[in-house]
Amino acid sequence: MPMTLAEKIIARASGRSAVSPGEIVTARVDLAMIHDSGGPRRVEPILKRLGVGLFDRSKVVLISDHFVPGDDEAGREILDLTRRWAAEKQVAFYDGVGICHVVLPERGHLKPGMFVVGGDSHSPTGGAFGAYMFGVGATEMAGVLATGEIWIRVPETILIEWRGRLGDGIAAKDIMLALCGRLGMDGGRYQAVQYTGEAIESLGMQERMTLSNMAAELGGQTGLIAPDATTAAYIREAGGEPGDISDWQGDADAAIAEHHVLDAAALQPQVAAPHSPANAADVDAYPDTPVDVAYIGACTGAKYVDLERAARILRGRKVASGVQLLVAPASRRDQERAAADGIMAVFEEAGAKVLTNACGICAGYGNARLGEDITCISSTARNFKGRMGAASSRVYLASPFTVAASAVAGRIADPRPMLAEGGPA
Ligand SMILES: CC(C)[C@H](C(=O)O)[C@@H](O)C(=O)O
Repeated sequence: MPMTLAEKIIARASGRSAVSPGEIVTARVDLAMIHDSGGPRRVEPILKRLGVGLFDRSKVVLISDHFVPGDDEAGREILDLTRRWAAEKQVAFYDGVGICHVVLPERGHLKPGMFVVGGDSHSPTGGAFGAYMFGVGATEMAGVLATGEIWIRVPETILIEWRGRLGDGIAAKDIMLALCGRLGMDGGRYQAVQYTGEAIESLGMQERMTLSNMAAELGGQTGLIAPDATTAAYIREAGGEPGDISDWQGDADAAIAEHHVLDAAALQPQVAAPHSPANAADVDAYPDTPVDVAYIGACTGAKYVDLERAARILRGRKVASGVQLLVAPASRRDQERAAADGIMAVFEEAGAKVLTNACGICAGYGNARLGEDITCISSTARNFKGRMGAASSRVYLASPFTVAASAVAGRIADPRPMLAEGGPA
């Protein structure tokens, strides 16, 4: 029976030769990822009450990223509890070296065909590696950690095809905001979104990760991209073993629930107005919108590729007076690589403030939270009311190119003229 990539992975994980959409099966997980916020402090009381331990400590990865660096007493206690649990349970633990969705693949934990759960809503990021990865709440996660199993209703696949190539100054974030605007935050119907087409194939892994991650903003359960040579090369470099990528391709004649075709070459820089990623429009819909804060951060907005893009705009330029540019590189490795390439120096010279490698204000953590009435343009994934700070703050979402250009202009700005101009001599 022809199967989609999602169906092939779920069939393998549930020990079946084939599955079809709508069936409910029990699958064995290959890996469970948890973080300091929804992890030990939430799951341990449940495991204790049940009197059970971990199903397999070698299949659990713990990453502290939400309360890092521990700006207050409560946060520091949560980080301590997380560290104690990691030591006691002897699981792989990454402590304060970056955001879980970036660190997990960076350290070689993902490969095509895996069935993975994460204790965070942006866990679909793993789909960029051809893994079926999705987010679950802490109670569900406790069940997974105890048994190594989870039930799943086999999803339909919604294919999103981007034909042609993206123009200069256009990024994966623009693709996702455009999709949120077009399909809405429930367009993914908790099914398997799969991205395909020339524009997707031409993207590097970090850009693909942004697409898969933000399948959550589309309401999809996961956001798959079929593995190719780019995927295999990334995994090898991360110290993993990609396996045979030809095993993890959907069949050409598999049934697809929806097929959306979009033109990458026509895509303009996107900006999503407060308070939803679905409020996306072309950048020129915001002709006179001053900003107080520009934030380059989070798993979808501050990976190496994002830093590199922001630096293309900022090189030789200064942040506008009265604007604060905050940069929180998504992982320590990405920050180190950016420093080696002179990118961190560009931020410093432009007048940016560099923050810790953590989730930070994207999810409302830490001291840099937005104050009353602040207008922020942010390279993060969500702009729900009050998420990044005060309920009266307003957050516009955009690509790192557009956030950087807006920091320089002091108002929402199209990055393309600055790219075309190059930096001042
Ligand atoms: C705190 C955490 C559980 C939450 C999530 O699951 O998404 C956070 O990471 C977010 O981005 O909103």
